[in-house]
Amino acid sequence: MSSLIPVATLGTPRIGLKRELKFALESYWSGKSDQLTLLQTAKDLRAVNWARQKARGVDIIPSNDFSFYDQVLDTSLMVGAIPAIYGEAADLDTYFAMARGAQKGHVETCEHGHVHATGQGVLAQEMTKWFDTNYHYMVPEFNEDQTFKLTSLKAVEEFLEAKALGYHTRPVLVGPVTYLKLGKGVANPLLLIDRLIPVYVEVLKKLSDAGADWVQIDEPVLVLDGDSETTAALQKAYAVFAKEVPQISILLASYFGGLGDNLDTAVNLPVAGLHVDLVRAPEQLEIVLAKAPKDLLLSLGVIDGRNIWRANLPAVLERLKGIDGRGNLQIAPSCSLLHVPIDLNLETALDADVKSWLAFSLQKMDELSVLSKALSGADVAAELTASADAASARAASPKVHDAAVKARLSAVTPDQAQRKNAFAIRADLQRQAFNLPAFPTTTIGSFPQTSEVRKARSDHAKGAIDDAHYDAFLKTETERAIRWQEEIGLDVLVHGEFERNDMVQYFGEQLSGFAFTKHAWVQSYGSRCVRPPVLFGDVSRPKPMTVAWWQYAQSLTDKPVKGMLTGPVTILNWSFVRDDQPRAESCRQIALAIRDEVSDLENAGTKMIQIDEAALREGLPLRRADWQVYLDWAVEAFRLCSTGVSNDTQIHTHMCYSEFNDIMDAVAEMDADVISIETSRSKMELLDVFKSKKYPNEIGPGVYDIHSPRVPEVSEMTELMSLARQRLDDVQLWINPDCGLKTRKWEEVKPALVNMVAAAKSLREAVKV
Ligand SMILES: Nc1nc2c(c(=O)[nH]1)N[C@@H](CNc1ccc(C(=O)N[C@@H](CCC(=O)N[C@@H](CCC(=O)N[C@@H](CCC(=O)O)C(=O)O)C(=O)O)C(=O)O)cc1)CN2
Ligand code: MET
Ligand SMILES: [Zn+2]
Repeated sequence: MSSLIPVATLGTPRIGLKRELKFALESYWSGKSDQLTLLQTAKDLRAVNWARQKARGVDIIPSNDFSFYDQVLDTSLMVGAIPAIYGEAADLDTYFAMARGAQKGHVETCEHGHVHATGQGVLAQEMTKWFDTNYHYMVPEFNEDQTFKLTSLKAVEEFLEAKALGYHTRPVLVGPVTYLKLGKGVANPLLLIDRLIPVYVEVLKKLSDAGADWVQIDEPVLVLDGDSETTAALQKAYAVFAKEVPQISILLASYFGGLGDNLDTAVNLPVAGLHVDLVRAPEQLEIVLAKAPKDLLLSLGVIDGRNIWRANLPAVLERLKGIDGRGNLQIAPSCSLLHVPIDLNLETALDADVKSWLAFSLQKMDELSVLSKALSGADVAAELTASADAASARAASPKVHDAAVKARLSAVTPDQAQRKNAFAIRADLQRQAFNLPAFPTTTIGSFPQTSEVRKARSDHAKGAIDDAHYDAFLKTETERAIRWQEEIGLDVLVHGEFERNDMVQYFGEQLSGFAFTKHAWVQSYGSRCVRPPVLFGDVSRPKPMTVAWWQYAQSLTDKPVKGMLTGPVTILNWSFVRDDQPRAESCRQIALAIRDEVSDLENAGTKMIQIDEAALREGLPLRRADWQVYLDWAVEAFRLCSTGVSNDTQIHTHMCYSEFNDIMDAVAEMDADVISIETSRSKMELLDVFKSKKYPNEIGPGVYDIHSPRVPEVSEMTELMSLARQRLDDVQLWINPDCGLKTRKWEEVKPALVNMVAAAKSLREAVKV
């Protein structure tokens, strides 16, 4: 056995054990606390984070993995890619304006008690999914005359901050090629590489001056299908770094998959180290070992940074046999630990068996320590046995396997995934039945989750208020939402989702086969976090989950109220899922459970049922060769849950952030009667593909960017609708926001939706349909 192999992490969760950063940010944004308080909270969190890693035996600790909002936005500030509308200053408020938009005017209440927004604001930058995760980054925006200059020294400052505390860290940067490839605004952002390289050189030099010897540069584009331009950009950038800053050793990090066709490029770049993901792509170890020059440090990503299962350490060691005698190695999680919760030990209420099968970020560091010791020949027999025992207990547990679920699944027939008639026939029946105006208005489902709503839920969970009180509270909220929607003249109503903590967690809590956590928060974007349910066993639905809420809401009004469900693909993609069976299998199990709910809603009288598939696109594999298999089972799962209804029951679906070009055929095959999508920040560009593919069903392109606190004006929404009308037929179009309104405040939502209804009315007026 070799000498001690160092343990590294590539990045860690930054939100804080108790989400301290979230609360500090939100308090700052709402003007309740000042910038110094926010900066201090952030500094304290970084210190705790470094100390925790040190205590867990991490030898190579990162810095600059912290971010106030997003590491890609940090990079935009670092290189001065700040679009002119945000002004010149690369300060924190500019940063937050880019992240969240800013209302330059103000919101007023008039003498009738109505809320009016005045003044133009600046829009936030576009936000989209980071590779195939539920983490969102801010899309860099470039222009043809784009220049770059060093405008933020955050990386250097955080290195020095760690140094002052006694940690010699390895700073992390988003790589220049990945950064450019994620950007937009010019036809080919990679052409900007020559202008960008000098800024990185400057940063590397400054890091070196500050005392850094290694820098981790993340280039996850290495796991995407390779192309010659990307290869050339990588070769150019890293050659310059090697020449200009030879004193810095670069660890080039690939993650979220195998290097595949980029392998030769990666192992031959003039860098000192290469990180490879051996969880998503264990098979690449052999070839990487064979092809990597002996003096290239290899960082082996052997512990899953994307899921929460405890590793089977003896099995991991078995897979690492090939490294014997190589030297120049490190072991690490497969990717940054940003995507897993922090500490399993906080989960005191979790089923003891399930808990014994899990590892969060800190436990994963422990696992790496044990592996490192085992690899150096130290005696960790007890730890290894415990790990293997947990793995076999999980595999054999009756909590995981349900024969009835497996039997039902194998009895599914193709007609169960097929509507009774084609869309054209259904659409006629539905138009007769609903008699909606042209350009019907609706919302996506949720209304503001106010602090009162959250407090009531938290009080209920603590036992401070009983079931009856909580129920009555939610009913009052729901009734108020229904009344208000009627008052402002929306056509199709929603109950508001006040009873839901999160659209996935809520269902996870009611389905068998899922466990849920109390503190296992993972950052989704900015200050927003989720607690993904843990899918550990075969899934079934013990009883109806949403019917009573729909019934109550519909009892209050004559307008149609949509039934509101989350679809199987989204539940799957936003949960921590089983690694002991294919994802497709888990997805079909969830689909059957949702199918039961759809059927119960229909039997209760629901005529419109929305099944959200917000995460369908993000589940698309990173390699094109794997797309079709995924899309086939994803579409089948959606159809399996949604097609058991009669012709005049209208199935809606909703997708936000979806980049539709790649998945358009699949979206059409889902055959939802109405789809609402996110389009406002991209100025309806998304609709081009709906037009070119002649998408036949109905569509609600979002006209209100719900991720920004700003209130859109009527004219902005009518302009967006006229862009939509250039691409689609009037009969196809609905009017709605981009997504649910749970993250907004009522004082933002109210004027925005009033404006939206006014926009619909003026459109009907103008078009006279
Ligand atoms: N899973 C998921 N992924 C998604 C989305 C989504 O809605 N769900 N939407 C897209 C955008 N991502 C989003 C992610 C999170 C949130 C969001 O609003 N998150 C909330 C938490 C939601 C939640 O689980 N709320 C719980 C817990 C609330 C809470 O913090 N309770 C306090 C106590 C509150 C009190 O006493 O006042 C506590 O537990 O400490 C509830 O309402 O019950 C937040 O970060 O603030 C929105 C969008 C893409 N991915
Ligand atoms: N029905 C859900 C809502 O309105 C859909 C959200 S998609 C992230 O919140
Ligand atoms: Zn959405």
